Amino acid sequence: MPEALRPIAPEPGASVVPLAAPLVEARDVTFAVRGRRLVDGVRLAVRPGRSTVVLGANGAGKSLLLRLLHGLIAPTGGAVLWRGSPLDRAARRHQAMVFQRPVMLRRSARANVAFALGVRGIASRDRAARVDEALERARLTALAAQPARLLSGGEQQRLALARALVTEPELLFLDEPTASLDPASTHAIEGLIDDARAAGVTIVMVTHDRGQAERLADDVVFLHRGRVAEHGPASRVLDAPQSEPFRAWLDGRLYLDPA
Ligand SMILES: Nc1ncnc2c1ncn2[C@@H]1O[C@H](COP(=O)(O)OP(=O)(O)OP(=O)(O)O)[C@@H](O)[C@H]1O
Repeated sequence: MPEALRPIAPEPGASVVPLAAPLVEARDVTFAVRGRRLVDGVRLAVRPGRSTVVLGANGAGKSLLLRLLHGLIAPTGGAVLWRGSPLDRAARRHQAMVFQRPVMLRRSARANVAFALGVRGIASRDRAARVDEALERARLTALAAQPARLLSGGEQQRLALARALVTEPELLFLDEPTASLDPASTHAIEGLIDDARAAGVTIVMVTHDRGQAERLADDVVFLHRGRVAEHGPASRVLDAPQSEPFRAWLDGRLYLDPA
């Protein structure tokens, strides 16, 4: 068995409470460009039903990590596993991703959602009811016939979530889904994320918003220069940060690495 796929042995003295097997796992994942390690030896296990929020300064590698975990880019070192096996195209069908700036097709809101089901091979006769339900949940029924690109930023982001959730993913990646939205739109998006969590969808989300992490996270990961500086239950990690970069980030202070 290749080293990267070997199960991680528990550390001596570690808790032996059985945990659910990870849904997605980063095994020493590195992404280097021209010798620069933008993501550097990340070890991370995301367990089913948990909501993990990834925090970190600009350029820390958060978006890259999400793209690596979702298989949009391939690691230059280490491996990403899905249910213990290398992530492949079939596994990615159980996942969905929503970006900060959603890309809408030049079609109606309804057709954008239906398209996601078409890509998954769902027959057209089986799409309508699922599309209606997804639009209803996102409170977009009244806008279903509108060209998606004419919707407001907040409406487009709700549509992007509807388009992701209609495929019934087990794991949903969210890359700063509320970054450019006002409080009302942010509240609506968080409501949809919360509903997905309640329905058992595993969430991995990047945000810059501490309040959002407090509201939505079971677990928090803090990335610093491509490395995991902290990882643990949100309540513990946010209340008692152990690393200086994370303390500085939480306090809104500038952190400069010692030379
Ligand atoms: N394909 C690439 N080739 C080279 N450098 C890249 C590539 N993608 C990202 N980077 C660089 O890697 C670093 C991490 O990028 P990333 O987008 O993951 O940061 P981030 O933590 O999401 O930042 P932000 O909070 O500003 O969105 C940045 O310095 C970025 O310029």
